[in-house]
Amino acid sequence: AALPAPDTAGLAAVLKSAVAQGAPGALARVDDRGRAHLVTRGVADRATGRALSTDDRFRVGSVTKTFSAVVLLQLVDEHRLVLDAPVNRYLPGLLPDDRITVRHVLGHRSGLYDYTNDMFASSVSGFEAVRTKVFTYRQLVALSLKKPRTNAPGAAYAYSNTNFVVAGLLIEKLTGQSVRTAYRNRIIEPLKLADTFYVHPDTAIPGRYARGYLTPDTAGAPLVDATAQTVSWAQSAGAIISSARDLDVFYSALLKGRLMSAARLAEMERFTPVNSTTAYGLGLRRRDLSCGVSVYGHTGAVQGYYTYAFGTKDGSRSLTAMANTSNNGKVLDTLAGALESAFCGKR
Ligand SMILES: CC1(C)S[C@@H]2[C@H](NC(=O)CCCC[C@H](NC(=O)C[NH3+])C(=O)[O-])C(=O)N2[C@H]1C(=O)[O-]
Repeated sequence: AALPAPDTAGLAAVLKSAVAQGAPGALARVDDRGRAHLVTRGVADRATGRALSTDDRFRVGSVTKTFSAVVLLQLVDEHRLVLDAPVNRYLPGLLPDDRITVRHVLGHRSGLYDYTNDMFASSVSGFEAVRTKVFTYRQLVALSLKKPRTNAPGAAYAYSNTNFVVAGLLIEKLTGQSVRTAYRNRIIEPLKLADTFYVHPDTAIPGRYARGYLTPDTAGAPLVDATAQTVSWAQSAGAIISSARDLDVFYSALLKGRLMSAARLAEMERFTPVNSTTAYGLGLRRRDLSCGVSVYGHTGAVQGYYTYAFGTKDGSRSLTAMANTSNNGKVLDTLAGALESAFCGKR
């Protein structure tokens, strides 16, 4: 059944609320069978007052996880990786349990502890301690292995950045290239994503971008400009830079089956329930909306930026929404309303 038209007035209301709740700016871009609907609110830069534009680049956080999953699923198509093989077959001795498979890692069912729980327990000081740091993947895995696993391999869903750091190690081992090269050769160049970059460990965002502002834990404390950071604490789990247009193109192409075989896309879309309205596949979230439409994509939370990037199953409509703040649960929840406006239309 055809979707109702995107509710651009509803999108504007969502962005207005997000700004009222503390985001300096917010944007939404709906790509509906090639027709773009653009809505913005507030500023890209608090110092200059420059208005936020849907052309501005930004850090996408865990939307990066879908890019990493795409590369690994392409390697499965190329018979260079087996999803149900132990990670240790490809990276001997990396993990303390040979039962942890590649599929467990991509579906957040490995039980590997998420080291960011400790790293960012105190939001601003935790961020300041790592914002210029450069970690190796193995240093991050070692941080995780200091803590007990959260579950037996495959026994439960437990979101963990560690899983997609392991994904980065797998990409580099199996392709013999950096993740930067793998993203560029396999996704960015084929889809002509002109605003999408992996610049780790560089701290600058290329070209024109929105500045990102971290909300402190202490109510009323001033926002912290978090724009410049290595994002080395995340890398293949969260360090991609992109734009609303490029993420709309990426998820539409993925969901239209342009990035991997139909069999592999079906594997990516085998979902484990997370709660009553969301489920997780392989580097891909499914969100079930109030109007009965399910959308597929990923969310992102990196210091200074919240992102929602989702599309319909057939890829005919995609939405990217972004607010340039983080550590603000009200804004994160409000921004989810953009999905309802984009895919369910006027209420
Ligand atoms: C599950 C999420 C929301 S969190 C996960 C990942 N981001 C992180 O793990 C970073 C967490 C610290 C970010 C920081 N928060 C704190 O410091 C809190 N003390 C802030 O808000 O700037 C990402 O991105 N994912 C989102 C996802 O996948 O949707």
